[in-house]
Amino acid sequence: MSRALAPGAYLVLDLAVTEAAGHRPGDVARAAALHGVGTVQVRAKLAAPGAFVEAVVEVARGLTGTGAALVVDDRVDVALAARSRGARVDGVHLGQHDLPAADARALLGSDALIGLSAARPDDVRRALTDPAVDYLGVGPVRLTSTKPDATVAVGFDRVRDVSADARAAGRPVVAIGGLGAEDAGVVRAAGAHALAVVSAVCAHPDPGAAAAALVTAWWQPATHLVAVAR
Ligand SMILES: Cc1ncc(COP(=O)(O)OP(=O)(O)O)c(N)n1
Ligand SMILES: Cc1ncsc1CCOP(=O)(O)O
Ligand SMILES: [Mg+2]
Repeated sequence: MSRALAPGAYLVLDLAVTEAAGHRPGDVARAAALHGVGTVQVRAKLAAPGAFVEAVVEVARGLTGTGAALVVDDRVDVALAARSRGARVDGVHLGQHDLPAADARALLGSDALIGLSAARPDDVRRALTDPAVDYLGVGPVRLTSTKPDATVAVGFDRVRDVSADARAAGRPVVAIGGLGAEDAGVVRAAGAHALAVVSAVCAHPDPGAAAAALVTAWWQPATHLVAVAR
């Protein structure tokens, strides 16, 4: 059985964004986890495979003793290679064009944490009936330069609709794309289980403080919220 996805703040640690801000991936991951981020995903769209594996190993080292889960974006082979170097890697986050979740499950094991991006109705339906998928990533909620291939923003309404269907199917939803601590209340009220960010933490001069702000905002009582989505 997979480990449960932690509710609240989810960090997508993008290597390029992190390094451009002058941070070390292991330090950012550790600071975020020590401030309450429950899941760290390593994303490296431009890195060579070897550098991607090294970054995952470094992040795993940074997460030692924190209890945060570590997942790898897209690449099951990178996750397996990092494991074979002794890193604790919990799973992968797959896109619609990556290895099918069932194959990832077969390779990573029954206790692996496997996420799948799904926002379009057909993709959501497939994801929710796929027993290999533990959670859904829904986005981009807003257009963002961190995801330049996405040309349509799904918006908070979609987060709410997918979250309702996913809840009925017993799967958590992670909202992502153009989000920050100021969105935590709306994302949570829309029914999402977690809120994922890249820039809000990785590009921040103080990633630990940014992660802490995200965690605090998520768990803040929602009494001030007037309306959510519709
Ligand atoms: C939590 C989470 N949700 C969605 C995504 C996007 O994944 P994908 O569609 O594979 O796009 P890339 O991140 O690979 O550009 C994600 N990474 N994490
Ligand atoms: C990986 C990904 N998937 C959808 S949007 C996105 C990037 C989110 O980055 P940011 O939090 O900087 O907008
Ligand atoms: Mg991906």
